Amino acid sequence: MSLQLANITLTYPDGDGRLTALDDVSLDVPAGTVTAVVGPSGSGKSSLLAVAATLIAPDRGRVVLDGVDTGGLDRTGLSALRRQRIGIVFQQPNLLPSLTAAEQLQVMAHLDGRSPRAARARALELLAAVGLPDLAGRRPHQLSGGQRQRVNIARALMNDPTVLLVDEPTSALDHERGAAVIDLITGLTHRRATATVLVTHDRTHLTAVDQVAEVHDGRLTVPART
Ligand SMILES: Nc1ncnc2c1ncn2[C@@H]1O[C@H](COP(=O)(O)OP(=O)(O)OP(=O)(O)O)[C@@H](O)[C@H]1O
Repeated sequence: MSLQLANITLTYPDGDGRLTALDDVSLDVPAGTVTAVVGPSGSGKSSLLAVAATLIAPDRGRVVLDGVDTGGLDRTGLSALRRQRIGIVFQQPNLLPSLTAAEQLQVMAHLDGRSPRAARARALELLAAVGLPDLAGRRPHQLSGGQRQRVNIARALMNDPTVLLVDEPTSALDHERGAAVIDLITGLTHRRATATVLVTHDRTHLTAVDQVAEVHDGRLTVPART
């Protein structure tokens, strides 16, 4: 159970030419570990996450998930893989305003064909795991920013993903709540043995993660930790 990016190059159309967003990027994320990806704005962090999520196909290189080379899959195979193995936490929670916290999660299970009763039980279990055991009946406007982000994280875990991809989860939170969310993500990663990639601007949270990768102009390095 792991995520491997091997020699990924990604370009976008740019006027008459191409802009290189990722330049021969390789990264290994073992199961049960968090890799933080840091770097300046425009350095390629979101592009890396989108490639890892198999939402964008790279020009070159391989994305290998739990030993499966995703380059060999067609669209149907890729969407099944995303549904079954990948959890994505976007920067903004994007919760549906009319649904309760539990229902936000149950919708995911419905898409996956689970019984309503099993989906409800799983939703409640995950809301408890993210520290919201008593707020299952609240709608988004009745939750704080930090609580909404926790619902967002719990939702990404509904399909029991082996890979968890998290984009700037603390950007809307103050320092203390941001640190609590990073602790939550690290704890869940270790307990559930997911291979987690966490894009963040905030270097103050990095002590909690297992590996830090830096991106500059599309090139990734993993500096030795002191
Ligand atoms: N769809 C696109 N078409 C063309 N260029 C793009 C596209 N998406 C991103 N880029 C360019 O690719 C480079 C990397 O962008 P990316 O969004 O991956 O950076 P980032 O590190 O996530 O930035 P930020 O921290 O500001 O979100 C940038 O130069 C950006 O302008």
